[in-house]
Amino acid sequence: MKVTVVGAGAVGASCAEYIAIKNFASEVVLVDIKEGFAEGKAMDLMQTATLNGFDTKITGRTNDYTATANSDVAVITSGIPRKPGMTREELIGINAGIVKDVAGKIIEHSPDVILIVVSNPMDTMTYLAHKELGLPKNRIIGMGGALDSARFKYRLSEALACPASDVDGMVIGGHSDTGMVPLTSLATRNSVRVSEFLSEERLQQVSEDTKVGGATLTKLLGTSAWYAPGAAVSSLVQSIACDQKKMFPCSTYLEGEYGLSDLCIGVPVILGKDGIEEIVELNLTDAEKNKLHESAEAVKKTNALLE
Ligand SMILES: NC(=O)c1ccc[n+]([C@@H]2O[C@H](COP(=O)([O-])OP(=O)(O)OC[C@H]3O[C@@H](n4cnc5c(N)ncnc54)[C@H](O)[C@@H]3O)[C@@H](O)[C@H]2O)c1
Ligand SMILES: O=C(O)C[C@H](O)C(=O)O
Repeated sequence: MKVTVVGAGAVGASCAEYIAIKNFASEVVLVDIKEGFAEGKAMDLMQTATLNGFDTKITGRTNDYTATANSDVAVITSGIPRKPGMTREELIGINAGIVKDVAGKIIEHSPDVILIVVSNPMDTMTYLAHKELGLPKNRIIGMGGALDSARFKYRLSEALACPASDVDGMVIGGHSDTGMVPLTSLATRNSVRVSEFLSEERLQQVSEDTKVGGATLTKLLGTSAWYAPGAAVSSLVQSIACDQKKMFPCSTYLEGEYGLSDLCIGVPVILGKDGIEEIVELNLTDAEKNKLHESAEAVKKTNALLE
């Protein structure tokens, strides 16, 4: 399994590190536009191989895609991150050009690749890749929901004062400060609905904290987060590489599912060797359905800015 990660910055390097530590890929190629940067990150990461016990070979290249040829999976993290006070949508002007350029170069060298888009605004960048590349929809995946769900479970475990591993839950919808839809009605603690333990008011607070999870970290860090994003991407890559058929909420092109079409937005999917092997349609409450549709409207407004 060969994986390309474009953008050797905070998220790209963290993603490469988690992929290597999980030890399922033979090769990771990091590419960045900044001279020597990917080479340096790759060398630094390779010097952790004996310490962390992995065999994955990590190499770095400056704006050279020949070494990425015949990748099975490619991850796009290239682009600018937001600063405190900004929304993800404000990044569209710069990141759309970068994502379009990079996606074309990846496909040129790896025509059969499965693409994971991370750069923000992620749902719109995934839609852009879909429109530009014309690949089958199972091969273009936007990463956002896996991260948002991890943050939701973290917030739930805080509220429940229990380990996060006891909690299950999912966030669907757009990957934005207002568009996420944490599915509190389906969240459980060891199979018991969390509403058995938490008041409606507390659950509302958990949802709000989840939705602004990225903004909260951006304010604390001065730039956006990278550990959980990198770990989330590595989990998607692993599910594809090892044909695990795990379910994650991912941004995918919808054609009528959930009553939505012609956009990419987060819904649960099964990830295996063919990428998105199935879109799972959940029985949502009317309130959740309405929130998903409102979120879709907002994503479509951002998509319209691509014109
Ligand atoms: N979808 C998500 O859940 C999620 C999570 C975290 C970050 N992000 C997004 O990921 C992106 C990267 O974030 P980061 O924190 O790693 O930023 P960063 O600035 O640390 O890294 C971005 C890297 O991209 C490189 N780059 C820029 N243009 C390029 C090009 N044309 N070709 C190759 N490389 C190029 C830069 O040199 C830089 O090293 C941002 O847009 C951020 O908003 C998304
Ligand atoms: O918050 C951001 O801008 C980065 C990313 O989308 C995140 O959720 O961490």
